[in-house]
Amino acid sequence: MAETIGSEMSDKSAKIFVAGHRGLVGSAIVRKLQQLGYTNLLLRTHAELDLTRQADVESFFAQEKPVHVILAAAKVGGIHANNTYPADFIAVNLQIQTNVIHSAYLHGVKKLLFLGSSCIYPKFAPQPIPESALLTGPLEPTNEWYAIAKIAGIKTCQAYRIQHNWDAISGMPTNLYGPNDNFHPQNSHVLPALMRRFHEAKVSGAEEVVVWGSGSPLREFLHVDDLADACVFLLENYSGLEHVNIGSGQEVTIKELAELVKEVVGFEGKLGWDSTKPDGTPRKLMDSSKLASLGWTPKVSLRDGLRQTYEWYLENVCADKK
Ligand SMILES: NC(=O)C1=CN([C@@H]2O[C@H](COP(=O)(O)OP(=O)(O)OC[C@H]3O[C@@H](n4cnc5c(N)ncnc54)[C@H](OP(=O)(O)O)[C@@H]3O)[C@@H](O)[C@H]2O)C=CC1
Ligand SMILES: C[C@H]1O[C@H](OP(=O)(O)OP(=O)(O)OC[C@H]2O[C@@H](n3cnc4c(=O)[nH]c(N)nc43)[C@H](O)[C@@H]2O)[C@@H](O)[C@@H](O)C1=O
Repeated sequence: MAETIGSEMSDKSAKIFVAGHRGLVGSAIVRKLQQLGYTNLLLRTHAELDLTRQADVESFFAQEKPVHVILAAAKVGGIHANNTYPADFIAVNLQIQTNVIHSAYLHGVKKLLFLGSSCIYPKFAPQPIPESALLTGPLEPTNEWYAIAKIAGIKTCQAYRIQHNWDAISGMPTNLYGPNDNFHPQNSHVLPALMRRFHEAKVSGAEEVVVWGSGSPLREFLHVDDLADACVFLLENYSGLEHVNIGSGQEVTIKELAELVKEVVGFEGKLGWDSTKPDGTPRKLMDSSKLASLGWTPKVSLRDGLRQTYEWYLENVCADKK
């Protein structure tokens, strides 16, 4: 099968199933597809269709027969959630992806995009991390269960491509943020967690905000609107066996991130550090040159993306509205 495909997504009325459409990623993909004029989006909430239930997924595909599938439904969380609920992170993700990929194949879906994560790579992978670093060393222990499920997802897509000549591709996003993120105080990722903590400290007049770990780990952040754009770009332009990294190239330490979020939120107190919390991977900058060579680049800077996300947070999450 060719490495690029061109017009697969040219029919704007083709039925596209966006699994996980109310989440951070799925909602951004829906916005992007709507902006581009796609008119036939197939959407189901978790309550309407539990993707861990194989028989329900099978009947759904038999009845609806989507043409394309974007798999953005998953059990997702930050370092604490991954470390605390390993059974959920491995089992739910294996179930969702196996059910959706198999039913999509059986019921004639033309193309499927699976989403993994930068945590699939070894803890001490070369930096920036090329796609070829997959399965070359031990994983980061705090998220190895989730990572194993995501690696299995990549391999499932590859296996169906090899055995059935079926067009399943995989994108590996770096750490994401933006509207509809999860702002849970413990289970979320660092960026929404800090935004909420700084905001609540500003409102309550607290003197200090405590940040987890040492502040030294490096993370690369990508705004979810850029990710959504990259997903549609890949569906339109890529049809290869290997997964594709999706990063921004914008890397900051957690300390720098905390200072930036503090400034955007307007908290004027001090930063404290909780060294009992894990740092996780020391660094995971993706090498996104493969995606760049196909012709895609990100647009949103971290500072602009943080400002936009904080505005969204004030309007949509806060009862106090500043
Ligand atoms: N957020 C990030 O920083 C990153 C995310 N990714 C990947 O992007 C994808 C989407 O993540 P993200 O948008 O952040 O996650 P969210 O938690 O924001 O959204 C996940 C979505 O999946 C749905 N879902 C979960 N379980 C089920 C189920 N059993 N049946 C049906 N729907 C279900 C959720 O519905 P409900 O809320 O109702 O349960 C929700 O709509 C994942 O594959 C993730 O690995 C990759 C790298 C970084
Ligand atoms: C996307 C990615 O997300 C996870 O990996 P992670 O990058 O380690 O994610 P994180 O955002 O939770 O933490 C990043 C860093 O930030 C520090 N940190 C400080 N203060 C808070 C804080 O308040 N909350 C959180 N969550 N982290 C904090 C934290 O200690 C760590 O050093 C996995 O789910 C993984 O599977 C995955 O794919």
